[in-house]
Amino acid sequence: MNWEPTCHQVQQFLQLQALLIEWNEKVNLTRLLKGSDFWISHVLDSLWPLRYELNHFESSRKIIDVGTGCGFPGLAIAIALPRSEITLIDSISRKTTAVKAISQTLGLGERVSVRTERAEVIGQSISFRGNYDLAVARAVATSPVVAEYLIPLLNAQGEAWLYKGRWSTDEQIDLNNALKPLKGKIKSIESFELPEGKGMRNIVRLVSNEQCPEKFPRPIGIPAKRPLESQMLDNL
Ligand SMILES: C[S@@+](CC[C@H](N)C(=O)[O-])C[C@H]1O[C@@H](n2cnc3c(N)ncnc32)[C@H](O)[C@@H]1O
Repeated sequence: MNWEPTCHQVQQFLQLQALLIEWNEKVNLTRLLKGSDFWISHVLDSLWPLRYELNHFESSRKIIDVGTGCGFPGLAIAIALPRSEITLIDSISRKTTAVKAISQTLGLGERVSVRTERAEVIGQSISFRGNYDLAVARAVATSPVVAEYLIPLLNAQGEAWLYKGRWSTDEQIDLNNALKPLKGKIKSIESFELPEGKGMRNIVRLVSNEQCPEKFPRPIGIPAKRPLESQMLDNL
């Protein structure tokens, strides 16, 4: 990535790996913790979309990782961008308990806050809605569902990043249909091939055209049960 982390950042990544291995024995978090599984499939996969900005002066940014699971991409971003303020949310408390303890042991407690909550609830809370420069999600749900979780969290200049493995024309059509009622649009789609045959990755960057209507995100479970792209088809 043409990025040289500081010694402190390297230490933090090494400590993150050790802590995840330790916590994984107590609560099942992720299989990918040894060697290149950790460094490529988690750390590099989390950070490659930031590769153009990692070497430049970083302005402080408010970032939220929705469905953080064992802490990716959020914890990797928190280490790589030391001026950022990051919120990590997940609905499963055993995961958030582990991620909170890990972030505190890493010395990130002042910049990283962890919440056990559903994305649908966070998106309707005045403490979170419209508050973020960057909202990210990796492997949480289909693109139309994730767009409904992330777009309401963005401020006027904010971007939502959907970390995707495969990307298809059909998924893009579904996402574009879902973005119409959310008042969002695709800003760019970028691909990257992970080394050691770990596969292609895509980042889909979204922005808002205008304020997201208050009815989104819809109540718990509805975005996944009745995704916006199928609503559009129902209305045809
Ligand atoms: C497959 S894991 C991915 C975790 C992590 N982002 C990663 O890439 O390693 C998906 C996570 O999203 C969380 N999740 C799914 N739907 C959610 C929702 N509506 N609100 C909050 N968390 C959610 C799940 O609890 C789970 O931990």
